[in-house]
Amino acid sequence: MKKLKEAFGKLHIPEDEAILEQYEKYMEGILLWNEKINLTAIKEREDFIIKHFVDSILCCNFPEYVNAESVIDIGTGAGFPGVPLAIIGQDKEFVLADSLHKRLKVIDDLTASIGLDNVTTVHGRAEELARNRDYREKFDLCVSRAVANMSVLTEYCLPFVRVGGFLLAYKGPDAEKEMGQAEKAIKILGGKLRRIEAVNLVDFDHNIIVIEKIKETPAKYPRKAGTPAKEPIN
Ligand SMILES: C[S@@+](CC[C@H](N)C(=O)[O-])C[C@H]1O[C@@H](n2cnc3c(N)ncnc32)[C@H](O)[C@@H]1O
Repeated sequence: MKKLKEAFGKLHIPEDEAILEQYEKYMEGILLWNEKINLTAIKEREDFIIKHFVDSILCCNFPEYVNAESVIDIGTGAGFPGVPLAIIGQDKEFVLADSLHKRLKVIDDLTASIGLDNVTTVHGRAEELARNRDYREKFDLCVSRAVANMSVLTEYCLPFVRVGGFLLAYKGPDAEKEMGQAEKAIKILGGKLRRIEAVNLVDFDHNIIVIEKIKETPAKYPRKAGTPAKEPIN
């Protein structure tokens, strides 16, 4: 857990043994389940800590994360970035959504076993969940990593964010280019680009795109399941 402790230091997160233990147990649980079902290609522990834990918590000092009380993670997979953020933000409520049910069952099992009670999972495609009144425009913050390009991702994610809330899209080095292609989608869906923040805490260069929701998403969005990816707004 050395790399995680180093990241905690740089991010000014207190080194709490109980929290570090929750991370460690979550990692061991995922690696064990990974022998049965495909959860992650990353099998080495140091790599796991950097690429899943440190990468997930890079936004933890952003005001958009600090001030959020409710957070949704779209396309969470094996719980990233949602679970690592939920471990350090135990005063916030997290909903982790994915279209693959078996991954969510693993998250349910592991979050219960490490005593993390601020996480619930929901099964479904973003395009359908965003039509549910319990989820539409209900969250202070939406986070998402490695799910779709920015134009498609905006259609998946912005409908969940309340006006005045934010989307944090975890992106690689091509964030600027992706943003250029997504300007129209962001505007149509009620968003506004606030900034692209470079975060290079350890061995990688990542960018987090910060979009504010400035007006309601028109009722026709998101379009039906599959359409955003097939016919991105551009
Ligand atoms: C490459 S994985 C990334 C998982 C995780 N966010 C991470 O960074 O490790 C993409 C995930 O998004 C989910 N996904 C893709 N399209 C989706 C959609 N339209 N609605 C909900 N989940 C979706 C997939 O099932 C998959 O678990």
